[in-house]
Amino acid sequence: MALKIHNATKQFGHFTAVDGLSLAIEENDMFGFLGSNGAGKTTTFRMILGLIDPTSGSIEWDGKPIDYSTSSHIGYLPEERGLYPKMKVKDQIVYLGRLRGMTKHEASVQLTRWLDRFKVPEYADKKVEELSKGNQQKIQFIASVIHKPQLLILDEPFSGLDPVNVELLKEAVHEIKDQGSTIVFSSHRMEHVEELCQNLCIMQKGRPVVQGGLKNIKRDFGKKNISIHADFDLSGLKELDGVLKWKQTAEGVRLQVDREETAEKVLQNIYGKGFIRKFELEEPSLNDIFIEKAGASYE
Ligand SMILES: Nc1ncnc2c1ncn2[C@@H]1O[C@H](COP(=O)(O)OP(=O)(O)OP(=O)(O)O)[C@@H](O)[C@H]1O
Repeated sequence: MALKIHNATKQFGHFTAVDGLSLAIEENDMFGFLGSNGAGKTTTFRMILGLIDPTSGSIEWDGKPIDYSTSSHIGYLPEERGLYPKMKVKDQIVYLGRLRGMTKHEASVQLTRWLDRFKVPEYADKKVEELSKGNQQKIQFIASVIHKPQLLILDEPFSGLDPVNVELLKEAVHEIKDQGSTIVFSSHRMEHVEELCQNLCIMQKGRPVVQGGLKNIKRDFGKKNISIHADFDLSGLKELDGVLKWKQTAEGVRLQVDREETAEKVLQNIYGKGFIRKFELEEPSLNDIFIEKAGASYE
């Protein structure tokens, strides 16, 4: 069951938030939907969910337009978290599960499983407002997956979580994928996207500026990084043809070069000048690509 977006545009008055977006997300993919602030990610998610209509274009899930009758197959973790603060976790999740077609018993069993999984079984009887922001986020995540959705949309799922909880959530997302769901998520943390996604799209001002498989995107970018640790001055490399960026690091320098062959020139240039502890040619990071294509850094 694939998600297909055909030439979707969303205008708010005269402002175009999403501009002719076409995307095909295959069944069981873990797809990264990236872009700088205001690029149109949440607007796209809201269109996918049928919360707002595209001004033009269409969105299909499993070959059909998405409407509320199919929404029980969809899970959504919104960027603006929306749990009822005064309600107990148990009551809230069971209520949301029932809205999505589960029995009370099924929803309770799933809630217990998830709370155990997140190592917080005692939260069932707590009010949401009694939990920290990060722990509320775990509950919100449970709310979005309790009914085992076929399509799961996660808007910034890792924001506000400590590294231990980020790992717990990543494992949970993997498990949901392994059970067959299709997952689309946005994140400003490029390293999470690199770790989790095979396919992605980078949006800028409502338009996709990069899309495809992560490996191909890196290969097509062309530029490479070189990490050098050495005991002598490497500042002369700034002037070498083909060296695009030069950055001092704790143990040496990191260069961005225009292509692989330039790495050879760099090595020839420093060979014999002193002790080289490390010389490594690296793929560009997704952050490098993001900065160049979307014009901003999240590091
Ligand atoms: N209901 C609305 N009315 C008017 N403008 C809107 C509305 N919703 C979104 N926008 C505008 O559309 C643009 C895209 O917003 P959107 O929330 O989709 O961005 P985003 O990529 O999710 O950004 P962020 O990373 O900051 O969450 C923004 O300029 C935003 O101000």
